[in-house]
Amino acid sequence: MFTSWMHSNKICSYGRDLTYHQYVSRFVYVARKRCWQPRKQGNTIGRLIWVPPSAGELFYLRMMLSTAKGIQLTEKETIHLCLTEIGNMLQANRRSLRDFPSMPYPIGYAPNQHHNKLIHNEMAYDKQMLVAEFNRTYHLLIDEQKSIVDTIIRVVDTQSTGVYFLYGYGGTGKTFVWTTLSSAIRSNGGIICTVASSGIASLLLPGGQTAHSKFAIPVPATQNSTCNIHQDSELAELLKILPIVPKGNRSDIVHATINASYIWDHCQILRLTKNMRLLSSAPEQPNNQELKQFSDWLLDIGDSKIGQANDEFSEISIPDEFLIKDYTDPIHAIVEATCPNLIHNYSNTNYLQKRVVLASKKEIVDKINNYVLSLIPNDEREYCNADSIDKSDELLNLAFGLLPPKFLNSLQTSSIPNHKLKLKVGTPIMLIRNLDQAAGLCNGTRLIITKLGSNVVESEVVTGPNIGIEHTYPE
Ligand SMILES: Nc1ncnc2c1ncn2[C@@H]1O[C@H](COP(=O)(O)OP(=O)(O)OP(=O)(O)O)[C@@H](O)[C@H]1O
Repeated sequence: MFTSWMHSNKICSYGRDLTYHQYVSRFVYVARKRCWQPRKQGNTIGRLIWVPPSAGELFYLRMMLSTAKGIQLTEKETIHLCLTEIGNMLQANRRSLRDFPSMPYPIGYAPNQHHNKLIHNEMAYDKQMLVAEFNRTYHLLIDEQKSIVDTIIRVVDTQSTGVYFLYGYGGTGKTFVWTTLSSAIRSNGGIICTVASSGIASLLLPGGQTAHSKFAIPVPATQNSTCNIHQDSELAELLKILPIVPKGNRSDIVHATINASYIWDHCQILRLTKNMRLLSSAPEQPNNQELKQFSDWLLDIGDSKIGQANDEFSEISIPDEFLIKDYTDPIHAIVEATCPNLIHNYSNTNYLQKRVVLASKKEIVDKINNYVLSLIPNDEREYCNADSIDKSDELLNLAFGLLPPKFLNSLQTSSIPNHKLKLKVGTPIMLIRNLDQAAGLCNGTRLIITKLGSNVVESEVVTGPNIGIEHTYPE
């Protein structure tokens, strides 16, 4: 009964169509109001306490289910469904109900033979789609990429062991190789953990996560930090192939890491050398020699081969074709050169995906943002962040009184957003928190604002593989 409800895509409620996700958020909102009290620490849910729903809430939930889908559930089944939905929300933040001892576990929750949702998810990829993806990418591989993919697939197929490090400059096709390998291994029912160091980079990998989230690495990590993986958790079960040092001290653990291991001597470095990004972005480019020169020039800058380093600074001559020489207002000139005809394209996702202005200081970024905002014709709304101290915070002490909100609101630093945020419908924005990586909402995800409410900003994702409508809720 649960399964059919969970997999339906569209549900009708109160005379109007709701998508599955709209329905679930409504449902979970009601459930959450009473059933859980998450205390947020950054993006992680620190505490989750189970308070059984009241008879009135249960009645309301059951009525919603019956109106929406004609599903009649008992009170017990409704609670289990509610717990399942909370579990799904936690899953989006890479947590599980098992991480919170006070939370009951829904019966019928693990609909798979492993009774572990993480393992189930890792093996639940659409294999037919992966085979098609593998066939597509494998045939595109150039020789050096193919030999790497073949080497690793051979090791996996023969169940032998190997440690490899894939090395290549930007654009040489590392991600392309990982994508091909992932589809090959997952389509055969294997598990492959794809991780990257940042949320936005993890979006490029199929099923990718940040290393911090996958391995529960504390943020910030200190020299004494250990991965926060509990012995009997679902995550431990997923990763149990990794070496465990029972009751090990710091040096035992350091000696168990891969580069302290004898295995490290057998680590093979696989190299990619051809810049596929340049080749694939300008296939019509007749002069390959020119492309090669540009690619070599970029590599030489990266390798510090150009410019004489002097007190950590070096001077690089930038070819004239990349410079804006004729201008009066530099901000206007750089915006015009990067985003020509912005006024007609500011909400065009294809147009925005290919353009970005970078600056080394936040002050300049603010100037550019204000200028771009002034070009967008829609009405402006101003949002202010919360400027009072959370009194429940244990850090509260007299010193806080010395910092008046007016002063705090005037601070502009790279680690916290400005006190006032001006927005218009159609403004391109960038998320600076990892809200929900599974849905592509990461630090660095670019979006376009589609609606401005009093407490809610609705926006559409521009970057990342999951382009679609999302809602962001300011805290
Ligand atoms: N064999 C190939 N055939 C067609 N396109 C390819 C091939 N290899 C790579 N590409 C394309 O070239 C571009 C760069 O590849 P990719 O992103 O995998 O490089 P990368 O080494 O991971 O880059 P970076 O280090 O900057 O992340 C991508 O658009 C990718 O789709």
